[in-house]
Amino acid sequence: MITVQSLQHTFTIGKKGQEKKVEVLKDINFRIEQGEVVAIVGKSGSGKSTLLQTIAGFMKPDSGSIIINNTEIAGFTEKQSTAFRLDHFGFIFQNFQLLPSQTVFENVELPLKLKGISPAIRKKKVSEMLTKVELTAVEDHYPNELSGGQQQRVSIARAMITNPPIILADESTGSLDSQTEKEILSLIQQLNEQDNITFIIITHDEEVASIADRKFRMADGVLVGGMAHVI
Ligand SMILES: Nc1ncnc2c1ncn2[C@@H]1O[C@H](COP(=O)(O)OP(=O)(O)OP(=O)(O)O)[C@@H](O)[C@H]1O
Repeated sequence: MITVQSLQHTFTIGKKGQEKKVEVLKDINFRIEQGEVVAIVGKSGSGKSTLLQTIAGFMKPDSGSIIINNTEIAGFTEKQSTAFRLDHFGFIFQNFQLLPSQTVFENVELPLKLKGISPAIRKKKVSEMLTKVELTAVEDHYPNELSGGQQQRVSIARAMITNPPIILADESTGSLDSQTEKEILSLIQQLNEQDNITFIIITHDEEVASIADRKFRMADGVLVGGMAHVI
């Protein structure tokens, strides 16, 4: 479960002497239950990515509370955030962010290496995951030898390989054609149903938002409209 309370963050932008303060997160409150799929929508610059970055611990909010499975993470050090992230989050990005010099197998294996899992267990887990996302036939290929949809499936497999309870996705289907987007969305739904993984998906795309259990809309630093989630 994710509980966010009174989350605030302000950026200072512009040249020295002419700085401007932008209140990107003004007072964000919500609760997300395990296994929910939540879409975050809102205009460009409304603070969606900032919200996701603070939930993931990449960015420290100015104030407020972020509790994930009973752990308060808002005050974590960088080291604590990194360790927590590895156990709790998987990430899916628009441009996939695969390592070009590593094969499909190696890209998916990477988070397990970072966690210090033994080679034998890594091999078993990666093989099972590649079967799940239907990539076994291309496991020795490099990312530039794959289609966009295949690359996205690799990034989903890499996000899922450590069995994180939460997956954060930022415009994860934004660069795919509509047929491939449909396939990726159905894969996300399948993984959500099978493994009860929580998905938080930032999107501009109504089709993506339509697979969500709930839709959060960011505007002027707060969440508005259509949410029975405010605590
Ligand atoms: N590191 C930063 N330093 C200063 N300002 C920032 C920084 N990151 C984001 N901002 C500003 O904060 C605001 C919100 O940015 P954010 O990326 O969270 O919006 P977004 O809703 O995700 O936008 P998009 O849909 O275009 O990705 C913008 O005005 C942006 O210029």
